[in-house]
Amino acid sequence: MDAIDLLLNRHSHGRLDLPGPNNDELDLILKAGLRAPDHAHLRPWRFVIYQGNGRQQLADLFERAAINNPELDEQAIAKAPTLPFRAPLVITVISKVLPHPKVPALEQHLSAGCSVMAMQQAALVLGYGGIWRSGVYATDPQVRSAFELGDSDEIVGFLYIGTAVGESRVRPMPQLDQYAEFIGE
Ligand SMILES: Cc1cc2nc3c(=O)[nH]c(=O)nc-3n(C[C@H](O)[C@H](O)[C@H](O)COP(=O)(O)O)c2cc1C
Repeated sequence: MDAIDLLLNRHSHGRLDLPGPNNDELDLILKAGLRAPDHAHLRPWRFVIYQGNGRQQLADLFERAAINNPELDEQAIAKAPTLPFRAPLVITVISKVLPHPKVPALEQHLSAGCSVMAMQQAALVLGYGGIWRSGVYATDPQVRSAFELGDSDEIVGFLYIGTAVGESRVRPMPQLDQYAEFIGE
């Protein structure tokens, strides 16, 4: 796939199934994540990879979090442990913020966010689909505590990857002049 084609046609797949990436492909995907731009080389990234039966750990964590969340009803509690099984591979991407005089936490979260998109794009090139999700569990105190997050750390997302089911849909390109201002020639 041509690089510009990839950038202009990046898209997500919500419905994902087996097979997921093999070990060599997963290695490439994760290395693409490690190419995220990173101010002062802090490497503020942490990837926690759940695949196969490992997804049960994330399912159990989501379920415990749901049970302890007074805002969630029975339906949400029942759904919680099914979420990680929506794809053969789920990468939890965390921004692990390091104190730095020139690199505020925001920049470190952005760097981790870039790694998510890089990994999604690598998955696309390898023939897989992916979707970046957050949801209530990304900010849930119990989930944060299970990942031993510090006060400034964030779960920037859960990247689901697998074989796309159904047709892929690339959203229409937004109108450029609504988002871009051109100064000078
Ligand atoms: C930080 C972040 C969190 C997101 N969380 C969710 C989510 O929890 N559920 C969801 O369906 N889409 C979520 N999305 C949006 C999808 O990843 C996707 O971008 C969107 O469905 C548009 O589709 P497209 O990527 O094909 O343009 C999130 C996107 C970002 C950047």
